[in-house]
Amino acid sequence: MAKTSLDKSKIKILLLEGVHQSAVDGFKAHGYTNIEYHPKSLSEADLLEAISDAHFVGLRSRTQLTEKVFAAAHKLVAVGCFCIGTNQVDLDAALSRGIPVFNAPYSNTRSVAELVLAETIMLMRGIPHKNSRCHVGGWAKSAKNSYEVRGKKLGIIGYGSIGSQLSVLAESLGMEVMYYDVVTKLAMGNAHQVDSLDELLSQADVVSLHVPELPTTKWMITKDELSKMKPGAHLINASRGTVVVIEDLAEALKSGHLGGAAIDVFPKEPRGNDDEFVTPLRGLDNVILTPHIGGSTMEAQENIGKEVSEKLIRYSDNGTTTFAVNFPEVALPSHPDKHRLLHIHQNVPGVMSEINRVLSENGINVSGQYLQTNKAVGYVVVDVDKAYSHQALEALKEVQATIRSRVLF
Ligand SMILES: NC(=O)c1ccc[n+]([C@@H]2O[C@H](COP(=O)([O-])OP(=O)(O)OC[C@H]3O[C@@H](n4cnc5c(N)ncnc54)[C@H](O)[C@@H]3O)[C@@H](O)[C@H]2O)c1
Ligand SMILES: O=C(O)CC[C@@H](O)C(=O)O
Repeated sequence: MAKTSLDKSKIKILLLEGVHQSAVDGFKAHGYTNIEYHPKSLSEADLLEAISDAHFVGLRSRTQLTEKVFAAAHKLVAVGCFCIGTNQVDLDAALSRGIPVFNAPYSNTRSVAELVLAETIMLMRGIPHKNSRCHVGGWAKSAKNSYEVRGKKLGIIGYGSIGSQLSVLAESLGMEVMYYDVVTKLAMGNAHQVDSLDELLSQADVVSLHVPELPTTKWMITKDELSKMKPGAHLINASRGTVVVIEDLAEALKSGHLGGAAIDVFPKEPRGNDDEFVTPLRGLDNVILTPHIGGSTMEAQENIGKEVSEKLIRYSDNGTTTFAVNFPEVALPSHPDKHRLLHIHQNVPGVMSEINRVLSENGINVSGQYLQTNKAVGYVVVDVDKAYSHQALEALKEVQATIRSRVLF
């Protein structure tokens, strides 16, 4: 079992929002026993306290890791987002403190695509309304506004991992797929990219959003965009709640301009299952409301638990940062019989020559050196013979522009 500079029982792992047990099992299997587990997200005050002595934190989409939270996280070494989205984390605040952030970019892709496909069929058949009538003793047996999806147009906004997988599934049902993306993307099957959002909105029978939360996607669907959709068309949002102005959507549904909607993500979501969910869409019987569960399947959550815990453990045990979303990526071999010095510094000229000067002046024999930088930060890893002085480590910490350093024994 790999050794770290700190006794593993002293390394605190803070896991929030009920991340899957597979993550807990993964940490324990690697000797990390100090795990604080919370089934839901914490209030800011509780988060500030819990994170103040945590070395690793694992969260899902609800917990906001802001500059203020990072400032309180004095011991934090790395962050694991047990999901795809990383918009809930201030990635620059993490980077400036030398904290890599990891996620699971693909593990729940299929789950979201399947849900959206099912919702597409449900909406096109008017099932939300028919279902709600049956529940109150009604009987809405009618073919009015009920259509097969075969031959209908699906418009996908954001043709990344989820959008492109949805495209393949929808085509297998005979749908015509068009997509809009800010990047030119290779079409799957017979799908075709359109040049503008308006083109997609004006043609699609069902519009589905699959963009990340970015400054450029925030509130991208307002009453203007909704008014450009075909009368009777449907909107699906399983991306982020801030992409759609929910009040405008409620209006478009109430006015009858839109036929229906399926919404999984909301500008404000409850912290946990016991808290009240408030939205202007409540009570509209042409809307499918789901509690941000696009990626919540047993398969996806178990895989995410394994994937993200493995990334955090690898970074803790070995220093590898591959697939970090904000950090220079370094893939490292194992380091038997060597000590490994990890040095994170601001990316300014002269740091590497300073580090090498300190190593050389202290007679440290280097057996391997690995370096990557990004716009703000440099990450250098040096494998050395075990015999070296404590002063050498102190001298390394004194190198100008050092953010942090640690040793793996
Ligand atoms: N509901 C859920 O449970 C759930 C689960 C997983 C992911 N998500 C959300 O779905 C998002 C998409 O996931 P993904 O894995 O497909 O991401 P991705 O990064 O693979 O794809 C996103 C695509 O959006 C495109 N894009 C960015 N800005 C755009 C814009 N302004 N207009 C059009 N296209 C734009 C990108 O070029 C990219 O092709 C995630 O960021 C996450 O927020 C939600
Ligand atoms: O599990 C979650 O809370 C978020 C899931 C999803 O939105 C993601 O970004 O992967």
